[in-house]
Amino acid sequence: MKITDIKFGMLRVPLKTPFKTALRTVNMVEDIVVMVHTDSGNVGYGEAPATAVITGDTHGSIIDAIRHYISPRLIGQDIADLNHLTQLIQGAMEKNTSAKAAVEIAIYDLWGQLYGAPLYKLLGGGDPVITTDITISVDYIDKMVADSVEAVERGFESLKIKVGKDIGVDIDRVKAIYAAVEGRALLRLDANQGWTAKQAVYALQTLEDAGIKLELIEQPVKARDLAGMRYVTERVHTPVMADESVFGPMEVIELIRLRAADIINIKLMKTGGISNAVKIADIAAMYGVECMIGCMLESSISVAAAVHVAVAKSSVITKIDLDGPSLSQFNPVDGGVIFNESEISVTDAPGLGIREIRGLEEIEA
Ligand SMILES: C[C@H](N)C(=O)N[C@H](CCC(=O)O)C(=O)O
Ligand SMILES: [Mg+2]
Repeated sequence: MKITDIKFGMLRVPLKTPFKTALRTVNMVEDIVVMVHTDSGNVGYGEAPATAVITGDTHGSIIDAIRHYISPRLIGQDIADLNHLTQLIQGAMEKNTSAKAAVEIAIYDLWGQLYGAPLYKLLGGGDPVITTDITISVDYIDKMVADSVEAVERGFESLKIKVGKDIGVDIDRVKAIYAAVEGRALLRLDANQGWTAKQAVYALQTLEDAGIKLELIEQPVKARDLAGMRYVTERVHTPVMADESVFGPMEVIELIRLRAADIINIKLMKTGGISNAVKIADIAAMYGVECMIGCMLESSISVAAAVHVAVAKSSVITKIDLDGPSLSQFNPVDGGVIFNESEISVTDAPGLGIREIRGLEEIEA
């Protein structure tokens, strides 16, 4: 099965409610879909969001990176040579992790199709049902409480509460949500770099002293402030998770050696796809460090790939934040992984199992 062409589409799916973090507000999933064509007629699907504030990737840079740097290396290559292909993709250029991820996801989809097996089985197998949390956007306290109660009523047992806007209000936000859902849902906080190290310690110690048990705090301080991450990790009982601070395997090794976090958030759009995500999971397992697998604002194309990784690496990926499809108004994908609120299940269809993507807008070659 040889690669003959790489084509693009634009996928737009409105969100149920605006997604608000300390970094940005977004109203819709607006992602580049990558279709890798082969001489056998098989098509592999990948997807990349333009999360410029985190990865630096824009729609233009994703298309440009694939068109001018990645695609020329792949045309004519054989899907059976998976490791060679991932090296070609990762070595095509620096950074541009979302572009690399989209192409890698499509290549792994084809690899599964080649062998007639679902991706998770080729990655090592596992229980094909996992449970995700859902994100509660940062907002007025009453709105966040109402959103949290609604999420619990929809069956979510873990809520990812966005904070990082204003330290005093953040503490009140968490106290109010905790009071409303105590005993019915676990709370994970994500400050998206919005606090200083001292503010983070103050906020978390205040919450701990008030008897509020949090599952974890994600990325309390600026991405590059590893000393700050370590400062917080050393001073609070709540486990600290690194998100924007770590993209690839080398950064994960450095973070673990510095003891700058307790947990790693793996995202395909940061790692550049599946090959590095698997490496990170293996490195973390060697050090006895737990991982979450997360997503950006992605639809069920690239999130499906993350689900397959999560299933295959469930011994180390113990926390799931794959709520892109649950945040969206509809699922544009036929076939593939089944997203049913908090429960996500993988079918035995080959590769990612995607049959059709509805509403894809053409992007001219
Ligand atoms: C969607 C997911 N639950 C999430 O919260 N991801 C964010 C970044 C998403 C974005 O801004 O597109 C995170 O974990 O920081
Ligand atoms: Mg995060």
